[in-house]
Amino acid sequence: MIIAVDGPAASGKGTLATGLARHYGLPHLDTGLLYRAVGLAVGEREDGPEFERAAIAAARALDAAHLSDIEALTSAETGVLASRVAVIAEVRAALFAFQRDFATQPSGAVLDGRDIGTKICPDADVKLFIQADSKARMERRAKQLEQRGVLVDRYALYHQIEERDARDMLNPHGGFYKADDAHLLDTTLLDIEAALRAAIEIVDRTMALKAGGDAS
Ligand SMILES: Nc1ncnc2c1ncn2[C@@H]1O[C@H](COP(=O)(O)OP(=O)(O)O)[C@@H](O)[C@H]1O
Ligand SMILES: Nc1ccn([C@@H]2O[C@H](COP(=O)(O)OP(=O)(O)O)[C@@H](O)[C@H]2O)c(=O)n1
Repeated sequence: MIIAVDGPAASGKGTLATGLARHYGLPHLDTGLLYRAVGLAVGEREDGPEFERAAIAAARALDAAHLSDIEALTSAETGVLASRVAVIAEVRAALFAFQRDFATQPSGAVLDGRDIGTKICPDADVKLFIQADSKARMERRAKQLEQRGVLVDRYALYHQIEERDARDMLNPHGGFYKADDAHLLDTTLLDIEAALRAAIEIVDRTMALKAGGDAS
C-alpha cells in the first residue's frame, strides 16, 4: 500500500504520515527533508544562475549524510531555502528517482510532501491532502521550534510560512495542489490523536472500497 500525504507548511502532514506509517507498519519518507538538505547545502545566496547551478549540483550529489543535521534542516530559514531550490526543474528531476524508488519498494510506503499525490505517486492507493488555517499552522510551528529552545518571532514566522506557501502554490514544476482523488482532511480543530484517527478511517475506508468490501 502506498499512502501519499500532501499539504502546506505545518499542517501536520509529517505527524500524520509518521502515525500512519507506525499504524500500518510501513516505511516513511519526509520528502521535504530532501529539498531542505539541498537548500542547506546551497546556503544563503541571491537568486540567479549561480544559485541554480549550486542547487542542481547539490541535488545530484545528495546522499544520506546530508540528512543527519535535523536541527539545521528543520529551521524556518532552511524551509525558505528549500522552497527556493524547489522551483528549479532540474532539482526536482534529480530528487524524483529516490522518492519513486522509496514509494515502490515491495513493503509499500508512506510519503509526505507537496507533490506526492500529483507527481511522485499519482498511482498511490490512498491520497490525503492535509489542511489547517494559517494562524493555527504558524502557532504549531512556533511551539515546535520553541520546544527545541529556538527563540521565535511569530510575526516573522507567519510571513515566512505565507511566503513559502505562495511560492509552492505558484511553483510551475511543483504539482502542489490537491489531486482530484485526494481526501481533504482539515486539522484546524482536531488534536493530533483525533487527526490520526480521521486519517486512519480514510485509509481503511478507501482500502475496503478498493477491495470491493463494504466499509460503512
Ligand atoms: N492536529 C494537530 N494539533 C496540534 N498540533 C499539531 C497537530 N498536528 C501536528 N501538530 C504539531 O504541529 C507541528 C508541525 O507538525 P508537522 O507534522 O511537522 O507539520 P508538517 O509536516 O505539515 O510541516 C508539530 O510540532 C506537531 O506536533
Ligand atoms: N515533495 C515536496 C516536499 C517539499 N517541497 C519543498 O520543500 C519545502 C520544505 O518542505 P517541508 O515539507 O519540509 O516543509 P514543512 O511543510 O514541514 O514546513 C516546501 O516549502 C517546498 O517548497 C517540495 O517542493 N516538494
